[in-house]
Amino acid sequence: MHLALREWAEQLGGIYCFRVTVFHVVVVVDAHLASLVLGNGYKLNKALEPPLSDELLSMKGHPTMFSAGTDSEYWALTRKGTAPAFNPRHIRDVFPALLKVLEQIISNVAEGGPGREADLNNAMLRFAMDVTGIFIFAKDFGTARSFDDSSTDELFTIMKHSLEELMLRCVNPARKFMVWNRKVREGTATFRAYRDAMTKLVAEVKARGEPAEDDVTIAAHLLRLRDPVTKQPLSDELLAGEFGMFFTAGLETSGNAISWTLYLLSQHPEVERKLAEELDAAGLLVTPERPKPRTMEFADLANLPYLSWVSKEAMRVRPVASTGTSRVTRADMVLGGYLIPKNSFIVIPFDAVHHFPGNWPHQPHAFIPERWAVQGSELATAVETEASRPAWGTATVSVEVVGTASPAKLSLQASPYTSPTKGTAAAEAATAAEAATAAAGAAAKRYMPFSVGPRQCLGQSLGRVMHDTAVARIVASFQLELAPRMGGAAGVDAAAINRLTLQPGEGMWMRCHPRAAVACMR
Ligand code: HEM
Repeated sequence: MHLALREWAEQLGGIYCFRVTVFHVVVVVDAHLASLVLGNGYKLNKALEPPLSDELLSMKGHPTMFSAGTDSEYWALTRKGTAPAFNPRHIRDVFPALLKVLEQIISNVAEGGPGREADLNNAMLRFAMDVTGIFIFAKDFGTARSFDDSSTDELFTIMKHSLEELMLRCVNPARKFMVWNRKVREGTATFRAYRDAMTKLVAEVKARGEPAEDDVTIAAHLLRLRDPVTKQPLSDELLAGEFGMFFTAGLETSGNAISWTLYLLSQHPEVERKLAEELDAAGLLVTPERPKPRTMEFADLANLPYLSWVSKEAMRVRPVASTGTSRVTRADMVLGGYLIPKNSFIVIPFDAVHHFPGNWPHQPHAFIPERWAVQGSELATAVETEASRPAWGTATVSVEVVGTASPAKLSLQASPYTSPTKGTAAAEAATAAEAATAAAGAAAKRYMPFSVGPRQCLGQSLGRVMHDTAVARIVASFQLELAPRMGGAAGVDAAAINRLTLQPGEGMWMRCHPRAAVACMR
């Protein structure tokens, strides 16, 4: 799907549309327009995510922070109430625990001896699960202790199957009604199992008593909130929904983002070598002469510029939220001179935004960490403003989208967006609103792996620290080589699937060569 959205943008320009049954979907890829749609000016509500995520997470039909309206009291309460948990001080405090989980993983990978093949996707999901568990609930799930330990894997498996089912329901919204289908019934049961697991976690956290004043976990922040209607603490149902939401939002995204970065490094040995050199200069690289380098510190992350370029570029080339996010228009809205009527769905596919030549005129498809050496690279700069305006192409393409592991197929036909403003009173008011919003808004972003605007990722500071630390420690310990069973880059691309996040379909098997035994770098 994300590739179709990308391809269409290349053919049709920075704004185009298609129809899914009765829904009129406008796709916005142009960085300026996308920033306007997502920005603080309009504060639009999400369009497609709420019913979908609520099916998995919601208890008694109540939304979670992820699905609640941007104009709702509940969203403001939960977002503001939990944001302090992501204070860099708190992330620094959890850093030693994060390193400990990583050391466990590195030792598991190394155990098999030089060149052992390991599924780094499985390993990184386990890392993300244990770290988010500690950060959200002060609970170490211990899934990193072994890569296949059924005693720790129950929730891990439930989460995986739930997201798989959720994606199938996204491709085919009627699927949930197909109760005669055993797989659908199993999917519904998995959702229930996930909610039950979250309910159990609420009971476990509550059994610890009132959170202490210095308890900065997300769970503690949630326990301290008061329901905007009843003024009582959030009910167990609301808490379980939020626990599940934070867990889902933090785990798959982080684990898969790290996996894609490690994959890209395995495909670009010259980038891996430069990163290793930076780590070496900082005394963090394992070498035959220095088998036990100094312990990485939180402060190191601010002093490894090449690592941060690699991270940004990897999340540009393979944003895990590849199909992006969506918004619904509350009123007629003018975007790039085109009228978008009230109640339209606007989709912002991050992968397409990151590859659109109008936004990234210089080799948009290439993996070039050095492009981040220029300050402000995430902005659609003035020079590129003109180039990034929609091209208003005329081609129409039809792409068949096949839900992975599913019989569901979705045929779509996209065309350029052709609703120019007509000079009606509503259109004129909307044009004025667009101009005012553009003038007041922050500079347009062309880089948005965590989205932008009021609904941007709340946990991105933690996500980035997990990502950068894992990449640094893995590269400091091993030289990476994609295992032959992956079938090279073509095999990896063919197997990649979207289960809400873009993920390697068949794991990410790598030959991990311990640097302690590698005499010279590639
Ligand atoms: C590499 C890691 C991550 C990526 C790429 C990522 C990406 C995203 C994206 C694209 C959104 C949707 C924004 C929108 O709809 O406009 C989002 C929302 C969110 N993320 Fe993340 N995320 C990551 C890690 C995390 C972590 C570690 C947490 C917390 C433990 C987290 C918590 C959230 C929450 C709570 C929201 C909903 C915010 C709201 O609706 O107001 N994320 N994330």
